[in-house]
Amino acid sequence: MTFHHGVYLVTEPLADLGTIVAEAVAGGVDLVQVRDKTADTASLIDAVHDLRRHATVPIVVNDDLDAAVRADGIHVGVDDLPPSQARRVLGPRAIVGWSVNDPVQLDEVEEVAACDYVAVSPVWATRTKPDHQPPLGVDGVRAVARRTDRPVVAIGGIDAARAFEVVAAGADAVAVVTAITRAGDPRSAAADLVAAVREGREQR
Ligand SMILES: Cc1ncc(COP(=O)(O)OP(=O)(O)O)c(N)n1
Ligand SMILES: Cc1nc(C(=O)O)sc1CCOP(=O)(O)O
Ligand SMILES: [Mg+2]
Repeated sequence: MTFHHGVYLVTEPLADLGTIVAEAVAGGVDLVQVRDKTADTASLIDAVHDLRRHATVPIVVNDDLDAAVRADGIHVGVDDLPPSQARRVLGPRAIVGWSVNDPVQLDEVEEVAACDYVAVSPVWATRTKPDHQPPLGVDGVRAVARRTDRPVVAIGGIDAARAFEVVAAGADAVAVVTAITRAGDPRSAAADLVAAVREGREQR
């Protein structure tokens, strides 16, 4: 298991998604998650295949193990299948990520060991996921990073300034939706996030 990513784009269903993803990757995004809560397995697989034409970086799928088999991995949360089960199906080379909405989840050692990263979810409130759990804040990022040897991804309400803050607090990477998908210039938004992550690491 290796995880050497810094800026992680989680997609939303948009007509020009391929162009946005291509621009984001050109700007430095190094991992993409296909997330569409209304899509069926076949549509998710189509989306993965389509994005492969736009992105040379790994592509993981949210929630759907059958679609993830055709991608580079999966992201699961507490209401999805457990990471250990995803790992058994997808094998050691797949990327498996797990949402941590409460640091107490880190006591589930088998699940943590099955992950390539844990996502502190959410750090800040966000309208992108209306059903999100209570925000954990920068202190939550720090607490999770101290308690796990897994790479920590921060998600929820993150822009470049906040990316610096969470990485300085111990996150290894940031995951964003709207900071890139709704930016006027997704390439430049991605590059700003990459720079903020680098500066956050230098601050530690
Ligand atoms: C990188 C990343 N972090 C957290 C989530 C949220 O997963 P989950 O809690 O399962 O919620 P849904 O995305 O399925 O609504 C994520 N997808 N990606
Ligand atoms: C996909 C997702 N999961 C979250 C969680 O808290 O589990 S927050 C989120 C969306 C983050 O979107 P934005 O970067 O636009 O705030
Ligand atoms: Mg989920």
